[in-house]
Amino acid sequence: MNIALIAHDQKKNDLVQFVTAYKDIFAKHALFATGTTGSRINEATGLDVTRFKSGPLGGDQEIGALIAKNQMDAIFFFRDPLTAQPHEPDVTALVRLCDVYSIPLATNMGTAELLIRGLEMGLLEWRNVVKENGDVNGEK
Ligand SMILES: O=C(CO)COP(=O)(O)O
Repeated sequence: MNIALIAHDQKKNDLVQFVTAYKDIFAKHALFATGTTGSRINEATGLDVTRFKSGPLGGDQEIGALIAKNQMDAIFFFRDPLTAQPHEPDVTALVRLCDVYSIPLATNMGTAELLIRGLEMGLLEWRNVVKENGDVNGEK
């Protein structure tokens, strides 16, 4: 599965801790991340992470584009609900695209626990069906 990892600055430690705790599961998947988040995860875990631009410079939109192309299977996006972000429209757009394409999105640690355990249990296998048959756009 293709998994995106994103965290706002105040949540980066939480996401690094989370990925470290579930490193063995994440290691079985292709990981993508916004710039700084990807560096932090790679440094802490040694996992290979394909990095896009930093969020404020367009990284959220790059990941959103992959969602629109049916190339993302799950998103872990630890948002900071207490700090205004200069690129709030991009954040909203990414969350919106997850809803448009029914892509599982965990925006906090509690949901992330469920999503990673569900992934390990095979509960996201339906994504392979969507990728074989095409999504609402016919994208495979
Ligand atoms: O801003 C972000 C998500 O909206 C994250 O970007 P960075 O991983 O580059 O800090």
